[in-house]
Amino acid sequence: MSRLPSNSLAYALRQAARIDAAVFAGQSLADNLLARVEAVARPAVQDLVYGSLRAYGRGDFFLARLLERPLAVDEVRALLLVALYRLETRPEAVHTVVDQAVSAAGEIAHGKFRALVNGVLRSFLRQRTALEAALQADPVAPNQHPAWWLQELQAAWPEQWSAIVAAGNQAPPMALRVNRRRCSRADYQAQLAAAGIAASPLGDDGLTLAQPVPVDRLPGFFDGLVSVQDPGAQRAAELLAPAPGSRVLDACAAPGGKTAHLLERADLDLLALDLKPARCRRIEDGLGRLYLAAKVVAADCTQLDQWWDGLPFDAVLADVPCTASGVVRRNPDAKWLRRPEDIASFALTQSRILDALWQVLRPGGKLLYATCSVFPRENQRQIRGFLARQPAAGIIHEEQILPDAERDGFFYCLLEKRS
Ligand SMILES: C[S@@+](CC[C@H](N)C(=O)[O-])C[C@H]1O[C@@H](n2cnc3c(N)ncnc32)[C@H](O)[C@@H]1O
Repeated sequence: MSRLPSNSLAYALRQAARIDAAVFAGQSLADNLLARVEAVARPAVQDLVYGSLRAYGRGDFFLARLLERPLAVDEVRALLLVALYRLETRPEAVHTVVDQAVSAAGEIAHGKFRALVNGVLRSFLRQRTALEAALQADPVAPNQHPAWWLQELQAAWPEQWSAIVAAGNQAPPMALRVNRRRCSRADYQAQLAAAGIAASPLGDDGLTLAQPVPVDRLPGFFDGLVSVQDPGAQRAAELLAPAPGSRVLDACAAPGGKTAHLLERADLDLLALDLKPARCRRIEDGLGRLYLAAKVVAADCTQLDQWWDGLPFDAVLADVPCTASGVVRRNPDAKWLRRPEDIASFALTQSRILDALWQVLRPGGKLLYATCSVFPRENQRQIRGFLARQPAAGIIHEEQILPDAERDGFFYCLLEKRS
């Protein structure tokens, strides 16, 4: 329990430090670490957490020069990272930020680090110009990604890597998918305009907002008119496009964004699988909000005997687990938690999933392989390996979306099973 007022900057800094420290101890932001934050402070804490994790490479560089020795308490280090992020991005009222950070430090380790927090942040303000110049001269720190990650990007995308990194360091755009069963996109855009929310169309069903807004400000959100989904993710349903009445498998479905989009576009006999029961409940909740229906089963899609009735599918979506290297701006913890060997480990899992799902596809059927990664070992090279193992597989369409101002990074390969 914090004794700081929940509407104070000190409270937001304190909570953000707690969450960043949990991430550095190995927890994922997907574990709902914001749940314990008072509702009034959640937007501010979210901004501090996501911003400081996106900018961790900068903060780490500054602390290496500002601290005489490593800090014994992780939450104090996290508090300094969060406060540095705030000082760099909102340079007004810097002394208030320092004072509030010192108040936050009063709640950590019996307040023993208040003087240190005060001293480090004031040193930063005094040396800021020199520190920022040194950072710009560093080969890694200004990119705000781990060195091994940058090497992967540079090898794969020698022309585009710095644009990929720049996109990953931005706050993401907020995009919507209009539920075409309940509302046309033009009508929904008009409803947004009436609510003072500017948006522009993208893809078949998408609208990108000029500014992010909380979902409870979106007209008809709780009545299923619209969902939050990146336009890059919306490509899955556009590409697989199963015909009405098809028997469709969404094999790695949770939380269900692509399942719902497939069902919004056509009446389907759809089976949605996911490994984790708790995540399956999120699929069901989403479908309920959107007035859609599918059979949802918690199962490992590679264990066919657990869930397959032996009837082949007309279309399969394999939205496989991956490094998420195309969506680092939405999951800024991932780039610091991942290790280089994770790429090979994901690639192995992905190849097992592909091989298993190929067996449940009917001859002439289509399988869409999807990742939100930009690493070729999970994408183009994965598919080359698969084609070598499965001579009956042919590519109908392949696309790599690199993250930019409009879309997150995704890879899609639409495969056909030749009869
Ligand atoms: C990229 S996410 C899917 C996102 C989802 N398609 C959407 O659009 O909302 C990958 C999902 O695969 C699930 N998963 C991982 N291994 C699996 C397996 N062997 N069988 C079924 N699901 C699996 C994970 O639990 C995770 O929810």
